[in-house]
Amino acid sequence: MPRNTSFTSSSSSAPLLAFFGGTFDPIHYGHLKPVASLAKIAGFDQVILLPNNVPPHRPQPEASAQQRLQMVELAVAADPLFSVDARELTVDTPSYTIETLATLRKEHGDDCPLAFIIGQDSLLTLHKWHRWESLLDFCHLVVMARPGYKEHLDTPELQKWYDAHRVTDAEKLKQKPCGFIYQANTPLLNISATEIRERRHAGLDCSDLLPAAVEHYIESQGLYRQ
Ligand SMILES: Nc1ncnc2c1ncn2[C@@H]1O[C@H](COP(=O)(O)OP(=O)(O)OP(=O)(O)O)[C@@H](O)[C@H]1O
Ligand SMILES: O=C(O)c1ccc[n+]([C@@H]2O[C@H](COP(=O)([O-])O)[C@@H](O)[C@H]2O)c1
Repeated sequence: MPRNTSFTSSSSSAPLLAFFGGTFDPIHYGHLKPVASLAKIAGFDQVILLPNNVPPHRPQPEASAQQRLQMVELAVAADPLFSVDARELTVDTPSYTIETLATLRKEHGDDCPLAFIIGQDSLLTLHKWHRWESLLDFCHLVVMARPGYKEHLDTPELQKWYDAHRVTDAEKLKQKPCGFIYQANTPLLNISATEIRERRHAGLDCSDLLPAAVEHYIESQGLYRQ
């Protein structure tokens, strides 16, 4: 477990790696655009996309793990900010974030600041995640705004935990390896993978909602048809 202590001023420019987990069935602009803006706000050096294999709290995705991986890779191929980590796809048990974070922490060492990105909808149900109260032992949590999801946390336990760890200055994320929650004012994009799948099922166009390379792949694989 990382030491969770402050860096000295000489190390205040420690690189900040951010991991963004998702089912990505499919990946869309509602993922990509807020995260690109977040990277500027929070000073992320790299954003690593982590497609899951077996999402813990939802039905199995429509696209296969390999198809979702391909779509994620196509979506970010031309943008050096992003890379893709397929480790969760090699495991057949539920993709619990705490377990992935534990392996990432081991690889990056105790002192390296690591962030895990989630949308506001994920924050609202975070208390249902496996060992949720230990997540901040491994990373910072960075929360993106998402239209249609309230800010208020209904669960007192989650609210208390959130209040105890929240920081409003993104600079703090580089000053400790883990332990903070930062809520970012990212652009609001009312896009969901559910909407894309539904539009495809109905034979409707989705070109405004996701990158062209991903749309072409969906078409070529015959994904999200009736
Ligand atoms: N439009 C959006 N704005 C901000 N965050 C988002 C948006 N869409 C997804 N996210 C966040 O991205 C992460 C991965 O989301 P996911 O792959 O489940 O996409 P989704 O669009 O929510 O999918 P689905 O509609 O199938 O539930 C989650 O933490 C989620 O909160
Ligand atoms: O660890 C958990 O219990 C857990 C519960 C729900 C979701 N997650 C992770 O949160 C990320 C977003 O999940 P989803 O279902 O919105 O795509 C993804 O990386 C999931 O593996 C993790």
